[in-house]
Parts: sequence; structure tokens; C-alpha cells
Amino acid sequence: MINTIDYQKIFFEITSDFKETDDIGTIATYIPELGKVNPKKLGIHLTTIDNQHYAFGDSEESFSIQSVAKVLSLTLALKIMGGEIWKRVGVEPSGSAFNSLVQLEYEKGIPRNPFINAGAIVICDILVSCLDKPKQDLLTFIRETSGIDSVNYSYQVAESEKKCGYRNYALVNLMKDFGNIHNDIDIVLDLYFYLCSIEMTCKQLTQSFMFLASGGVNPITNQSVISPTRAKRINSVMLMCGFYDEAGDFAFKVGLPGKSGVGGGIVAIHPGKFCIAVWSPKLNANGNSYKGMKVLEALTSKTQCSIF
Ligand SMILES: NC(=O)CC[C@H](N)C(=O)O
Repeated sequence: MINTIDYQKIFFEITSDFKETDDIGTIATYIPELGKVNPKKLGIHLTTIDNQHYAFGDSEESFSIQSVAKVLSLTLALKIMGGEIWKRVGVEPSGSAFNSLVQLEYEKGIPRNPFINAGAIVICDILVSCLDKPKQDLLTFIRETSGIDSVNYSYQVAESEKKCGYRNYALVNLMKDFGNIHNDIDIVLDLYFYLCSIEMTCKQLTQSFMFLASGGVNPITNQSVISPTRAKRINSVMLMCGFYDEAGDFAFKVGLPGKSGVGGGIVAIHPGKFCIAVWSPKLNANGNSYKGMKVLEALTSKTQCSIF
């Protein structure tokens, strides 16, 4: 693929346009360890499927990827269990906050999708049922998918969240009561908190998610991660559900499948073209990176490069 867009130049244009704009977001402090991050960080990294790299700012600094990791746990569950998982978690947008309890009561413990907290917890329950050493095996899968052996959990972030994860305890208990959690709740939540604690740089994120830009095969390592059909489905769920009650807005303004996390990271995919990761820790009211969303909106507007 010959790339004719100078993304590097575009990153400079976008970020200098934003210099005068106030970042009105706030950092996630409900996980105490995340509150320690420098709110001014800004990293951008774009990797094309023919392995060209465009970087800006703090793109090689590690941060807590939080819910972005839920795409990788879903990928592993699909790889092991196939379509069976859809009996226990849906593929519809939730239209509510990532940690909402309300819908779950009405819908009898079946979460709307695998990216809201409840859905990701069910995926962790599935992984606990089918992996010998869930934490270790999940990490091995993520290292293989990314081709980066140094990727790791953050003990500090996971344990910090465990101490204050009251809502996640409420969600898992409610689902256990409805029969949609099959294992011990502490074991399931332990995997969930460690999953959310994974740390990566923007550059590493693009490497880890590249398989979704190229039909399930990581074009850099040539490793087949998942079938093309499943890669298509994961991208579809990202488009519809990757930003909670702001998924419509992200599709409307950015026009790419993507996934956010409360660490301020966002990954977005242009199937057949590139994967981009942005990190800016201050979040908007929906728990998505305020500046990250703006950077991606400006990128697809300037380049006219969205899936639509
Ligand atoms: N949206 C997110 O990134 C939320 C993940 C966070 N670990 C939580 O469970 O609240």
C-alpha cells in the first residue's frame, strides 16, 4: 500500500490548533492510582498496515489502558469458545454508563455488550472457566498478539482498583444471582481488575490491535490472531459499543471502530489501512478522553479517512 497522507504533518496541525483550547476534562480519580498521572500528557501513534509509523508527543510512554484491554479479552474468549459466548453477553449498544447497574436488573443479568463493565466481567468469567492459569494465560495471549514480551499488568493499579471497585462488586453479585457468573466472584474480579491494569504505550497499542485492521492477521508478525469474520465482528462491536453512551457520537464525529479506557487511552481502527492510539488522561463526562476524541475527530475530518 502506498500511503499518500502525511499523518505526521496532520498531527502537528491538529495539536497546534488545540494549543489554545482548554482541556475541560477531568482525570479518573475513582481508581486512586490513576489520579497520580500527569494530566497534561498527550501521545499519538499511527501504524499503517504496511508498518509505517507516525508518532507525536508521549507516544512511547506506558499508561494504564483500562477498558481498551476488553477488546483483547473478548478476542481470546471468541477464539476459545466461538459464538457460544453470545448466549451470555449481547452485541447491542447500552446507551448507559460503563458501570451502570440499571439495565442489568431489567435484562436479567445478561449485559448488553462485552465492553461495558458487566459484559467484560462475564467475559472474564468465561476465561476463568476455560483457562488453566487465567491471569498468566491471558497475559501470554496479549504478548503473542502484540509481539511484545514486556507487556505487563500493573500490580499497583489492579490492587488500587480492587480496594475501591464497589460498583464492579455490585455488578458481579447481581449477575451471580441471575446465574450468569459461574465461578467464584473474587477470582473473576481478580482477572477483571488485572485485565484493566495492563500498561502499554500508544505505539504498543497500535501493534497489539493491528490484527483488527487486517482481517485478523497481525501484518507485522504475520501471526493469525482470529478469523476474518470474527475480526469483522469485533470491529462492529467496537463501532456500536466502544464508547458507552457516547458510541453514537464517536461514530458520528470520527467514523471509525474504536475503544476507550478511563486511563485516557483510545484505540481506533481503519480496516485495511491503519490502527491509531491516542492518550490524553483527562476524561469527559462519559468517561472517554476529552482531547483523544477531539484529536481523532480532527484527523478523520482533515484526511476524509473514515469507514463511511
Ligand atoms: N471505562 C473503563 O475504562 C472502566 C474500567 C475500570 N477498570 C472500571 O472497572 O471501572
